[in-house]
Amino acid sequence: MVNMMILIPFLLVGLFLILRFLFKTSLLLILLQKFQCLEDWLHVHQLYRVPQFNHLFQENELYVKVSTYLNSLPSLEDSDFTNLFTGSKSNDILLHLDTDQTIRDVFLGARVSWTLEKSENGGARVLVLRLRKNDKRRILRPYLQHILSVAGDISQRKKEIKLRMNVDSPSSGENGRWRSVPFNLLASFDTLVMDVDLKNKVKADLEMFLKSKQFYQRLGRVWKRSYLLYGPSGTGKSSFVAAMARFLNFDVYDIDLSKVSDDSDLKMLLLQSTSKSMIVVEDLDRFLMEKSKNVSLRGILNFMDGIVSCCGEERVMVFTMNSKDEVDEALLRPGRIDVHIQFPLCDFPCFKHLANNYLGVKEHKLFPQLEEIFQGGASLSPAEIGEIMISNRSSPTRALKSVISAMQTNAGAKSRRVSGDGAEEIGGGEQGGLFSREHSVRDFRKLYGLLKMGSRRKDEPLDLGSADKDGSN
Ligand SMILES: Nc1ncnc2c1ncn2[C@@H]1O[C@H](COP(=O)(O)OP(=O)(O)OP(=O)(O)O)[C@@H](O)[C@H]1O
Ligand SMILES: [Mg+2]
Repeated sequence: MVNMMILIPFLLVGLFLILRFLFKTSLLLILLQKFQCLEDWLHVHQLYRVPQFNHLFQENELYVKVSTYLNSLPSLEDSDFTNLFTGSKSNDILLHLDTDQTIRDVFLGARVSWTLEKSENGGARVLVLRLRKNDKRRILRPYLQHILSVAGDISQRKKEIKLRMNVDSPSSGENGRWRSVPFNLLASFDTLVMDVDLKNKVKADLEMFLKSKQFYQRLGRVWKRSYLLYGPSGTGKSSFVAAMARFLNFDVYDIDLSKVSDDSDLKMLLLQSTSKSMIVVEDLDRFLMEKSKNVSLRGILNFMDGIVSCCGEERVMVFTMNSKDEVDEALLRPGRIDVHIQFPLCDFPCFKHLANNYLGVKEHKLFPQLEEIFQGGASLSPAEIGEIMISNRSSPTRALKSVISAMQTNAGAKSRRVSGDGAEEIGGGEQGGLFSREHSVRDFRKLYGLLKMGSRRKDEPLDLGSADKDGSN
């Protein structure tokens, strides 16, 4: 008994030292690797080679995609050695598989390995996939599909967003063709001053849309989603389009309807657009009100539906309007527009947010006076307030005084809002910008529909910010 009492502490210390030794060294890892080698040795393997070039010395796209996939694997980061490169952005560090390096991957429980080899005839490389013969039937095809899909997502994230515009140059015969320029997107959801809940709901809606390929396929529906952004001028609709494009990393096809020669030209433009893109038509209400126009309402309706017949792949359509009151109901019907988002004029919380962003002012002695003016119903657009603040940014007090006088001289604003401003719609005569409590509560109730989108009838449009005139929502 006494011997045992002496022995136990020794055993515990011994055990502790052994464990410490094992964890401090790589002995366990080495043993595991040896065991895996032994296990591999007991199986028959099959090799698949993915050469960098085909027999015509054209680059093999599969090679590029597999490389992209392998270079993104966490096992590359954990491997004994690898190459490091800078990326296109100065602070990007990229990992690249080295020649003769092998990395492992696991797919559906099967272990596979990839080795980058130099081909016999010189500089070209070959990626060699090694997998167990037993697993081949089960995993080879889905594994390659998985690689293509992951590589596609990675390239999509890395790509530079393009803005494409239809040009009107009949003399050069280019009418109906897209001209493309890099889209240096400055606006993002972070820079836009609007209700945080609303922003999050839109982001969630877009994310859900991106993940819903199978859902749309199962329903036999085209994978597209249409948004209507409406509200007075300068409330951030175009900035929101840019923020959406940046969030989705989609190219933007900005259609200028005045440069479209006729209905079939409009259809043609759509046919020439690519998948993973946003089709944007700005100021649609204004265009529809024009007396002489080349494109008819029917042409526009067909264009909105045309996506159904022409383009099966993911597309987001965005239409902007100052007001949807005068617009033909057919245009807004469920299925043509899925989500309605209202952009109201600035209310006091929105103003405070802008003052903080533009002037770095969180509190100010003029704020109570400004709050009173906002409560009195006067309002300006975020663009108007932003401009005043930018031109007076050296003196916050002057900037705030300028906002006050602009709002006071804008006493007619109320009537202006009644005719076209959604804020009036929301507040039932009271100020009701994106930040107002009443608006928030109503918005939240409407947005709640988004959370339950799965259970919504597919054809029901979603109104993310519009007024609820009869209050029945
Ligand atoms: N909600 C906002 N948050 C931050 N800045 C805004 C907001 N709304 C507008 N702005 C500023 O005002 C400028 C004009 O906005 P934008 O062009 O997006 O408005 P719009 O609603 O498209 O106007 P219009 O109907 O005249 O085309 C933007 O460059 C942006 O800096
Ligand atoms: Mg605009």
